[in-house]
Amino acid sequence: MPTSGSRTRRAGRTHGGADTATPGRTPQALVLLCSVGSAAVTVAQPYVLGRTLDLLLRDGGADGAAGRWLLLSAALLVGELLLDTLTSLFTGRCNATWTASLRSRALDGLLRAVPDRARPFAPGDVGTRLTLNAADAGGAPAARAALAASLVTPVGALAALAVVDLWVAACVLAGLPALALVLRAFARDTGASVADYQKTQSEIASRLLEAMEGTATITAAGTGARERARVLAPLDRLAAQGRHMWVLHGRALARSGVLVPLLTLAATAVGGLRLASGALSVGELLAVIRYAQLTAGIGGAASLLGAVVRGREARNRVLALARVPALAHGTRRLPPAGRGALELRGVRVVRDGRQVLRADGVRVPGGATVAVVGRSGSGKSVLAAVAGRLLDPDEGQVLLDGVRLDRLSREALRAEVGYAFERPAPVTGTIAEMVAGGPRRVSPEEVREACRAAGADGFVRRLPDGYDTPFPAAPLSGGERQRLGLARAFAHAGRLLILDDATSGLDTATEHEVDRALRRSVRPGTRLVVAHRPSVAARADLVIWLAEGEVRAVAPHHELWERAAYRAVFAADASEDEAEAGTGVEAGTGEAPDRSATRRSAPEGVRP
Ligand SMILES: Nc1ncnc2c1ncn2[C@@H]1O[C@H](COP(=O)(O)OP(=O)(O)OP(=O)(O)O)[C@@H](O)[C@H]1O
Repeated sequence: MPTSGSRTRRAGRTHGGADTATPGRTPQALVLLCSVGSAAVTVAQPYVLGRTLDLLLRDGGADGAAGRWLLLSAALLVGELLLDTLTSLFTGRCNATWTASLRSRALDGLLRAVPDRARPFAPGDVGTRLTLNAADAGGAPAARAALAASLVTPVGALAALAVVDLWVAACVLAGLPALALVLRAFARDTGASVADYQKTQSEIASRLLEAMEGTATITAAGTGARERARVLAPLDRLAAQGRHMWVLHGRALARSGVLVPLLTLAATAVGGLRLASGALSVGELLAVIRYAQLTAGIGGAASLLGAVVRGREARNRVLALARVPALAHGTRRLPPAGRGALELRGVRVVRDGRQVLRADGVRVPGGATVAVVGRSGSGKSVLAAVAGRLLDPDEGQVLLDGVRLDRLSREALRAEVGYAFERPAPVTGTIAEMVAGGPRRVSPEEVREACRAAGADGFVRRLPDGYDTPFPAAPLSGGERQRLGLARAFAHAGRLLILDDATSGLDTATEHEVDRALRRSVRPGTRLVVAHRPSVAARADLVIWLAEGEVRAVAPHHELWERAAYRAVFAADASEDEAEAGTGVEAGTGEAPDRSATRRSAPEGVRP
């Protein structure tokens, strides 16, 4: 039989790391044990107190028996106090470990997910799920244990009541179905309203985060008041949902609040009659009244039931993040001598029923630099994501040096295929750590070398703490951050390096320098560069030209430049870059630029 320890370890492996291990049943069992112990003591107390009272009334405690029962009463009181303290302690621990474990599982799932599949979860929504919802969900196991234990008191009290006096027990039992109905109705109604409430909380958080990301635009446009109204628009709905939850809660408490005193009153009346008839002693009457109260106390389970229902809904929301589909990896490695030849065979990507990429028979020779160009929304980023397996195509295959990317092991894939994006992730740690972070160990000298290649060394050294400056807090421009993202990609460059809009924030002179350094100082391999400027396309060996999600052509820039539709892709940029389109090629590749082609076919409005 597996122990809880082995279960815990297995769960950890399943989710990919020690952090994601579920805490097992131990914390919950401890809460249950202490709560049940406390409930048992509570049930014993009325009997012991009643007995003590009877002994004191009978002989004033002359034979010492009353004294022993008095001591027992005191011991029960201390025991109850101790068990309640332990229950609180273990509940805190149980909540913390479950919350941490759920958060880790969700975060782990999210970080492993196919980025494209995680996109529907807005950042604010993710934040709410990982904070508020995770805390509610983490509290559910202890609440379930406490709920189970809370049944011990009424059931035990009813049994004790039956032992002391059957008539009073029958009277209390007759009233219990009404209390059970109140609880059932509460559990049924509250589930849906809690789910709605949590969803609206997420919506507000998402809108708030969007507004924070766009503060510059909002300030510039003077739309602060409108934005405030947009963020807070769901607040009325949230308030109504909150009120509805409180109404349900209050209704359950009010109904049980009426039923409990009624039951106690009825039990007291029956007990009084039994005392008058001599069937009960004074001490026993005291005990039955207390037992009747404890049995009717089942109505108090409503708040625990509320916590359990809230926790269940919250858990579903948190674990939805852990269930976002992840990429499955194979076990194959790449041929050691390969130079990064890339091939897209019958590739098709469909989103929301629409084809966003079709690329068949696209071949990029190893070591070549290929620019991916096309109008906005033509599928450049989708192609870049498919080429490095950030997502799998719905149809077709991508091969690197003849090996299908989905057959590669994760390590082989990430060691040999690197990316740089428009905005590098704001990772914690110093600039040196940010650049060094990746699939392989990178020495401080290599970090500086990569930064020099990406044109980042100068401004990093000018920072007060240089390479030891914390990256997220560093006072850097967008282009400087982008260069650090490039440096990171250069430091880990494998046989395929994909730059998706990774130089968009650089001025053209810096872009040329980076391009030159990329050719000279970074490990040689195939480069796939998503480009908006004709100069970048002109420097590349090949261009993949995309239009409306389809590969229109794969050819050198100067050949494509003959076609008006291709030139139109750059119409806006061309006037700025036209001059450098030639010089860039000369400087970057050493190949003669096809300036005649550029002159011959410059688009309307562009000086040849
Ligand atoms: N997960 C997705 N769900 C729905 N549509 C998507 C998804 N991913 C991409 N698309 C759509 O696919 C099309 C191509 O997107 P892509 O980001 O590749 O364009 P792009 O050429 O890189 O554009 P830009 O130059 O503006 O960055 C767009 O219309 C986009 O809305």
